Amino acid sequence: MSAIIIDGKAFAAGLRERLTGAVAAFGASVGTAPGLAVVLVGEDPASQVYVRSKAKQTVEIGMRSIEHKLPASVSQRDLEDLVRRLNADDAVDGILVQLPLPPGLDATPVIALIDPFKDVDGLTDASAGRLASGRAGLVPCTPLGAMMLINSVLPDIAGAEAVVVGRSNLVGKPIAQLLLQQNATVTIAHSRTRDLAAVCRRADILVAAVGRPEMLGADHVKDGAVVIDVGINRIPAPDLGEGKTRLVGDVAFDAVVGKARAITPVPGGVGPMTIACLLRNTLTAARLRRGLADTAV
Ligand SMILES: NC(=O)C1=CN([C@@H]2O[C@H](COP(=O)(O)OP(=O)(O)OC[C@H]3O[C@@H](n4cnc5c(N)ncnc54)[C@H](OP(=O)(O)O)[C@@H]3O)[C@@H](O)[C@H]2O)C=CC1
Ligand SMILES: Nc1nc(=O)c2c([nH]1)NC[C@@H]1CN(c3ccc(C(=O)N[C@@H](CCC(=O)O)C(=O)O)cc3)C=[N+]21
Ligand SMILES: [Mg+2]
Repeated sequence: MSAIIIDGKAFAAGLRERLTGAVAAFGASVGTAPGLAVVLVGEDPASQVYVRSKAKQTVEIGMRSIEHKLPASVSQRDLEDLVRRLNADDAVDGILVQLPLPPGLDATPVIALIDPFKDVDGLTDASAGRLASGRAGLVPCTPLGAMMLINSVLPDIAGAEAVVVGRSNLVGKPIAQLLLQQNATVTIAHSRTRDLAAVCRRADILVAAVGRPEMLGADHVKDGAVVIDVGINRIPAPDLGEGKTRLVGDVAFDAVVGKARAITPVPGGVGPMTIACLLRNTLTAARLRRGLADTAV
């Protein structure tokens, strides 16, 4: 059996294309384009790359990008003051504080300050609570993107066995909530799970969100499973030359591709969906704040 390789990059491009039309329609009726504010603290190179890519895609689909770059030496108080100003700024529809913050800064109180109506990362307690109680709200981007890819091969997952490896507030827990909302039977595995391979082998849908390069292999995958690899791990690649690196997921792709019914690659799987869903959430936030219904794209 040869697996479907789920093309997240193409799916994300299609989503951005549909968003472009919806953003233009929003601008025509409201008189201004949705605005996304991204706060980057410090000089972490990976974070700089993500933030640049977010800003570029924001502008490409016709939205406004507002970038705030602060030095790693910024005080907790000044960072929190910036979030307060962005909350109060009518030109800002979405606020994203790039994580992780540099050592010495505490992300929890910063996120807690974000106006839930502008919480395009879906990270506030209000957003998490709404998701857990099945009420409409802003859903974290990576989980939203992962679900879109699952539904692209499995439109109806009612009754399916889903196993999510990882229980972070950013990824694992909200993916589990979304799977449950669609009536899957959901197991959440983590570092204290006994016999992880046996648990994973039950899965019709296996989601890896661990942060350990290629940790899940053929032993963890049932024949015909749909495998969603959220992991983004940069590892040394001496075969490409001295000091070179490559991106790999949490799944050993080559070992699993022969067993799975469908699988997301890394790169080109869930990653591109994360940014596309951030843009979607920004449009949603701009609409919700004005009492308009969520967009259908
Ligand atoms: N594609 C994208 O857009 C995004 C990708 N990512 C990637 O997803 C991955 C996960 O990110 P995130 O959730 O933030 O990571 P965290 O480090 O916050 O969480 C990792 C989870 O994996 C669990 N875990 C760690 N080791 C094991 C193990 N040996 N066996 C079973 N479970 C284990 C941990 O368990 P415990 O709770 O018990 O410690 C924890 O719940 C990373 O590779 C990250 O880079 C993240 C965000 C966006
Ligand atoms: N507040 C906050 N929200 C986030 O959503 C958030 C964050 N902080 N901090 C970091 C993580 C990570 N993350 C990714 C986004 C896009 C790709 C992505 O586009 N990846 C490409 C490859 C990119 C490359 O080549 O480096 C791919 O998988 O194909 C990956 C990872 C968002 N995160
Ligand atoms: Mg990916």
